[in-house]
Amino acid sequence: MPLAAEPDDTHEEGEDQQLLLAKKGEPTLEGLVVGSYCHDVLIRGGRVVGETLGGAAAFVSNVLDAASPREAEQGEAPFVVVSKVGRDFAYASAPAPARRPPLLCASPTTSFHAQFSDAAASAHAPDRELRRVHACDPIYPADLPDRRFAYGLAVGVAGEVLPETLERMIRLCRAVLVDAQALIRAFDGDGAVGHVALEDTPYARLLPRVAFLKASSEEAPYVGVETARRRCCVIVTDGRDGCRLYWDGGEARVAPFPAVQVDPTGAGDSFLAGFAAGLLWGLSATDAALLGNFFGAAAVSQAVKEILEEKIAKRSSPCINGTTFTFDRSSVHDELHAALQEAARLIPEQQQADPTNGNCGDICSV
Ligand SMILES: Nc1ncnc2c1ncn2[C@@H]1O[C@H](COP(=O)(O)OP(=O)(O)OP(=O)(O)O)[C@@H](O)[C@H]1O
Ligand SMILES: O[C@H]1[C@H](O)[C@@H](O)[C@H](O)[C@@H](O)[C@H]1O
Repeated sequence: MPLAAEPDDTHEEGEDQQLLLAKKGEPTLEGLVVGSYCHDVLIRGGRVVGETLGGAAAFVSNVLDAASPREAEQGEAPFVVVSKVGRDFAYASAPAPARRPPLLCASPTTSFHAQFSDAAASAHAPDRELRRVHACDPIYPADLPDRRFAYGLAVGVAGEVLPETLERMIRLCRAVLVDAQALIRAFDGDGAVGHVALEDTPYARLLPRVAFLKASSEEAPYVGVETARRRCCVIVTDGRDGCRLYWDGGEARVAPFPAVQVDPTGAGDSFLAGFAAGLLWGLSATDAALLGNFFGAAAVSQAVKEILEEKIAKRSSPCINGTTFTFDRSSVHDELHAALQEAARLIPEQQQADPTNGNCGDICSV
């Protein structure tokens, strides 16, 4: 596996034997996640259908907290998030930013409008058009804590992870995993998100010191898989088709888990975090990709959320801390129960109906 640090960099000799695996009795490995939280506005048919917390760092935090090893007594997985938002940030109390608060800036929070097409998305076509409407400050090398980390995740969404910041991550972390979207996104005058060839960016020279580079199938042509795989392991995610790993001398396909897609946002982020968590548990890269596929599928499903939105009218005031709870069946009980039962039934049914999922979550070397 390629190493993040060069031999004369910050790490001791022999430290690279098991990059992401804590030995018994040693403290849990600490991670560094770099990329900003943002505001996502979801638009369908010209109408705003949702506003949510976004930013790969938010999805990654949630998955790492759920899936990475932690010390017995500790409630949270050990990693820090370096993220920047403006004073307009609307989700400071959402779980991920509340646990790992962002740095506050004078510029507004990065914000995206995601325009979804009504046509059913094909496996390879982009299922949404993204426009960046605000950009927060970049993350500078000096914003990173001045200590060593076992692993780093560079997960920018709007060009905020500068080349010099990635270089600093590489110096601080034993292994760095990078989302290509942090490196190759370009924005036209209107904020529309496009891509540039990775080879033409200042990030290209850093690839030999990156462990894993993850790209979506849409980003893969800009990454140049054949060149990049000679420098680091490249993982190309392909939505409902799972993912492929390419390294110098081999490749493998890891089949997906079945999912009923509700919203594709965050699938790639959740995949990368699941993959990193797999490596932390000591899994092989292909088995870690299996865990990545699992979290990617879970991210797109959101079946339960959709049911709640559809079946239950939102209360005007939430009743959680100290306010009234009732223990009666609500008026929507029967409908809600039936909908949840149906969702639970859908998973194995879809697995049978879709022969391409027959080997769901399995690995084939190619
Ligand atoms: N419809 C789906 N069914 C099953 N698994 C899926 C589906 N969509 C995504 N996944 C899982 O999530 C992973 C990442 O998805 P995808 O390739 O769409 O990422 P992405 O385009 O980077 O997503 P985004 O930019 O929306 O976060 C896939 O490799 C797959 O494992
Ligand atoms: O919240 C989302 C998400 O983090 C995606 O990974 C990214 O592609 C989008 O730009 C962002 O708005």
